[in-house]
Amino acid sequence: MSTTDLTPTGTNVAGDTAHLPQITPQTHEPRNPGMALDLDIVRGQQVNTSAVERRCATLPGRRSVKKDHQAAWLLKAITMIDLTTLAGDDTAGRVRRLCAKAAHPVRQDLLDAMGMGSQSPTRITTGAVCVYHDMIEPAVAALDGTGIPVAAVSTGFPAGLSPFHLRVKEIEESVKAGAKEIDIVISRRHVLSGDWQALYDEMAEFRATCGEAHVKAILATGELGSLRNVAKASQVCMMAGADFIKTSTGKESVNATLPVSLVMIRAIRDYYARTGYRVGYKPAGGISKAKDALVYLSLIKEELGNHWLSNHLFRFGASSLLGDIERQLEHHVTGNYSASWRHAIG
Ligand SMILES: O=C[C@H](O)COP(=O)(O)O
Repeated sequence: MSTTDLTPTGTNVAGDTAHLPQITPQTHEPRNPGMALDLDIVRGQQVNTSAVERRCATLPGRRSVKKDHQAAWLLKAITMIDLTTLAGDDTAGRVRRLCAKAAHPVRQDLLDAMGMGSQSPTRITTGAVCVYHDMIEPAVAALDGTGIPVAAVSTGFPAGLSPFHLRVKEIEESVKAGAKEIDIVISRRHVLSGDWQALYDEMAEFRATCGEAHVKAILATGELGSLRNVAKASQVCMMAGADFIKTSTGKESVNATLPVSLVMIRAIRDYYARTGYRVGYKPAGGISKAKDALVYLSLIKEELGNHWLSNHLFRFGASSLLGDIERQLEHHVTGNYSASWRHAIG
């Protein structure tokens, strides 16, 4: 593969003749300013669960891209990863290793073989590195000069049950420490009790506290009870100014799924149709295989279009996906699969 293969000439992930993904980042989106809470829209959200499940069941089987096209899509997927470590035993050393991997996510010999080496105008890095507050400082230092932002999980992640003023304070501290993206967790109880005003107010204050830092609203969809609640919570968070809506913390018993993704993606589509603002999407938790990443990208392309195939509007929250993608790229280049330990992350 050469960089020219990344120009719009080939078969794409949806199997038609439209464009291959562009690695070069698109220009920044205008931020979603939010809008007043519109309860008619929120209460009017409907989800046909069996139709959603039918649509999602057919996706993995019928979407496939091969050879150079697959490698191009996988390189693109790397640029959309929030490379994550959220463990109680995180250390500065582990975070520095993760950051080194974020800056150089694919072995040089593999990039060279794909025509994406040092001569290429395109540099492949992950979209961000995602850590807990205490790991922001080593991450910011390790990523200095790379252009890769640090994302911090916040607001009492993962449960979001600490006192409200401390959740707000945590955002302030993380922004001060250098996080450019803040992944907040919503109060699930506001969704489960249908208190949309409380959810809106909380989200609006989190967004205001983030200032210039972009805010991703983690819905923890596995704890919201129904797809209809997922649709409603998505709308409320976007109305309150979320830059991204994100499925999960990775700590719930059910994390990112295709049905939840379809519901959230369609909420984003509705919001764009209504307001003209594009909100980003971040599935997170349990996405660890390259082939799953391709299915997610095909869903985005079909439901939202090429514009969303940019790391300004789409991220994977994942700790081990990059290792599998690198393994598949090695197979693409050499014809052999290596052991997964050869592509260790962090
Ligand atoms: O937001 C990211 C998730 O916590 C990562 O989850 P994972 O370890 O299942 O990839």
